[in-house]
Amino acid sequence: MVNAATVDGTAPDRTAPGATTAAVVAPAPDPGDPRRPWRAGPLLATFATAGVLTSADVRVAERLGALTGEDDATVLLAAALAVRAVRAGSVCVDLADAPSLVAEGPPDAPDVPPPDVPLPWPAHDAWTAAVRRSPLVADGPDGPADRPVRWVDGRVYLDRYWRDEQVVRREVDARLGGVLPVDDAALRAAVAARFPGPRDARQRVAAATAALSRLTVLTGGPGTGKTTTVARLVAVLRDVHGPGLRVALAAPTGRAAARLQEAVTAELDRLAREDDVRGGAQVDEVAAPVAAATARLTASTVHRLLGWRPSSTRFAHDRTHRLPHDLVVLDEASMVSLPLLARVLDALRPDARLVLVGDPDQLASVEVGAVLGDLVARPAPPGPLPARLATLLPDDVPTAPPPGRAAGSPDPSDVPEPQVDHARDAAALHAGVVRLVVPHRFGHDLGVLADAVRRGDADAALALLRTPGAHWSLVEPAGDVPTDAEVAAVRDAVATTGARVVAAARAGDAAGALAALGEHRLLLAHRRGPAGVARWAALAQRWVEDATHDPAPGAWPAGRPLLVTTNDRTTGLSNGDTGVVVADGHGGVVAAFGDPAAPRLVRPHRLPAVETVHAMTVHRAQGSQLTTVTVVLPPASSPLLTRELLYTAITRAREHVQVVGSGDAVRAAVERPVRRASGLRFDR
Ligand SMILES: Nc1ncnc2c1ncn2[C@@H]1O[C@H](COP(=O)(O)OP(=O)(O)OP(=O)(O)O)[C@@H](O)[C@H]1O
Repeated sequence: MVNAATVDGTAPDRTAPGATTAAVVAPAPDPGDPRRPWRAGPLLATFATAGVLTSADVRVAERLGALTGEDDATVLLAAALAVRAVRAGSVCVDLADAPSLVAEGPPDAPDVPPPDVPLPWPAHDAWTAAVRRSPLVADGPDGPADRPVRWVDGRVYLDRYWRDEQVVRREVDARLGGVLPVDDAALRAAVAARFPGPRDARQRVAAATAALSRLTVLTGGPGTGKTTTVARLVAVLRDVHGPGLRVALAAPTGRAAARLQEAVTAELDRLAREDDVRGGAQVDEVAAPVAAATARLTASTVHRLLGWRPSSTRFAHDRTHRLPHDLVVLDEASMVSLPLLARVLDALRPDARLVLVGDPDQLASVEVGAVLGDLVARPAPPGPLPARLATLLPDDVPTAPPPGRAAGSPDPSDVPEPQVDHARDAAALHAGVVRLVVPHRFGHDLGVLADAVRRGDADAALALLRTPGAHWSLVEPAGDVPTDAEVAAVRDAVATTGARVVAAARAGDAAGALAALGEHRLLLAHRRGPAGVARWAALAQRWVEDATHDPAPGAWPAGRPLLVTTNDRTTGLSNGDTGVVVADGHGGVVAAFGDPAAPRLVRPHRLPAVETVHAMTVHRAQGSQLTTVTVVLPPASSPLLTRELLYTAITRAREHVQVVGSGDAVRAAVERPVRRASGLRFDR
C-alpha cells in the first residue's frame, strides 16, 4: 500500500510553501531505475519510479510547464496526475483523492501491483494554492481560456477535457430546458397503438419523452426492451410527424450498429405486418409510414455518422455543419466517451431529438469518461418534462409513491419491488432519464442476482450465489489458483460446448456450429496472469482437444472459434464479431459468422485480422449474450475487480452464470464501483 508522505526537503524542486513537513522521508529515486524519466526533477522521478506516473505523463507535464514558464514541481505533479487520470478513463483528478486512487495501482497495467513505497505527497492546501495561481492553470470555470490545465473546485483537468465536459453540460441542460410542441391526442393514440400492453408503461413513457424532449436517456438492464422501444418510438414519431422524419441510428462499434439495425428493422417489419393484418384505416394511417421507415433506416458507427476523415482531426459534421437528422438514436451509450458525446452534441441541430440508449451499470467506455452513468446520476434541475408526461400518460409515469399504491406494495408490472425505485425514477425524469424495469428476455432469477450486484448489496449477491439454483453457481477455490477438481464444472462446460462446435463444424453445419458457439463463453477480467485470458484460453483449448480426441492440424481447423479484431467494410465484419471455421463440404473450409439462422460465410483468405477465442475479457464480451457464461474472478486485491465488471459478466448470460472466485473476490467486486472522476455530477 502507498503511504502519504511529504517530500524530502533536500529536493531542489521549487515546491509550494508549506508543502514540505517531512513526516516520512521518501526514498531517493534510484538514478539507474529504467522507469525514471531522463532528466526529470526528483519529485516527478519519485512518482515515476514508484510506477505511479509513466515517462509520458512526466514528459507532457514538463513540456506544459516549459511552455508556460512553470517550474513548481508540485504543479507539474498535478498536471502529470491529470494526464494519468485520462489514461485511467477519468476526465480529471481530484487532488484530495489522488493518494487513494494511486494506491489502487497503475490504471492501464492491472497485472502490475500498486507501489509499495511511501510517496512524498505535497500538503493539500499548499498544493491547491500553488496549482490555482500557476501560469499553467486556469483557475475555475471563468479562468483564462488559453491555459492547458484547469482547476475547478479541487478537480484538475487537461483543459480540452474540461471543455468537452462543458459542451455536454451546456447542451444537455439546454435540451432539457423546454418541451417540444406536440399534438397530445395524436401522440397519445400513437403511443397506445405501439405499446398496447399493461406491462409497457415505462416504454410508453420513453416514447412520449422522445416526442416531447430533445434529450431522452433510455436505460435498463439486458432484455428490458430498450431496442424494441427504439424501434417503436421511431414508429410513434413517424406516426405523429409523418414519414419524412429523418432518423439516424448509431452505435460506438460497427458490431453494435449492425445489431441495432437488424433488431430495429425486424421490429418495424413486425409492426407493419401486424398493421397489415389489422387492415382497414390503420394500414393507411400507420403501416405505410412504418414501412417507409423500414426501407430507409440504417445504422452506422458514431464516427461514420459524424463523418470521420482519416486525414483530419475534425469530423465533417460539427457546430458549423450540422447533421440533417430530426432524431438521432445512439445505442450502447455506456461505451461512448465524453469527447465523442461532445462531438455528437456539437453536430446536432438544436431542435433535433437525441435518444441515448444503454445500461449505465455496465463497464464504461475504454476511453475517457463514464458519461451515460454521469447523465443518469446527475442531479437535474427541475424541468417541465415530468409534469407534461403526467398530463399525457397519467397512469404510466413513475411517481413516488406510485399512484394508488402505498410505498412497498406490489408493482403492477410484476417486477420484484427492490428493483424498482419509483421515487428515484420519478426524479430522473427531470433529466430525461427513463429506466425500463420489466425483464422480457433475461431469466427472472438471474435478474435478481444482477440487481443485487447493481445495488452494491454484497451480502445479498453472495447469499444468492452460495445457494446454487438453475441460474447460477459459485465455485470458491481454496487458494488463489483453482485446482483441477475445483474447475471440473468449468471444464465440463467448455469441453461439452467445444465438442459440439467441432462436431457441427466438421459436418459442415455452419448454423449448428454457430448455435453451439453461443452456448457458453469463458470470461475473465485480466489478459495475463493466473486468472488471465491467455492461461484460461490455453486450458480451454486443451480441454476441447481432449474432448474431441483429435487436435486438428493447420491454421484453419474446422471448429476453431474466431474473434474478429478489426472492422472490415469488404466482408461486413466488425471488431468483436465471433465466428467459427466450418468444413465447406468440398475438402476446404469457410468461416461462419453472425446469426445461426442466416450465417455469413467468408473464405479464410478474405478474413480481416482474427484471433482464436476460447476465452475473452469481460470488456470484449460487452454487447454479446450467451446461453451460459463462466466468469473467473481474479483475487480480491485486483484493481480490475469492480461492480461494473461483475454486473457486465453476469448480464452476458441468458440462462446460467457460473462464477469462479473466492467470497472475498465477489464481495470486493460488488463493493467497488468504478471510480471515474468527472465534474458532470457536480454543479460546475
Ligand atoms: N413490451 C414488450 N412486450 C413483450 N415483449 C417485449 C416487449 N419489449 C421487448 N420485448 C421482447 O423482449 C426481448 C428483449 O427486448 P430487447 O432486445 O428490445 O431488449 P434490450 O433491452 O434491448 O436487450 P439488450 O440489452 O440485450 O440489447 C425481445 O424478445 C423483445 O421482443
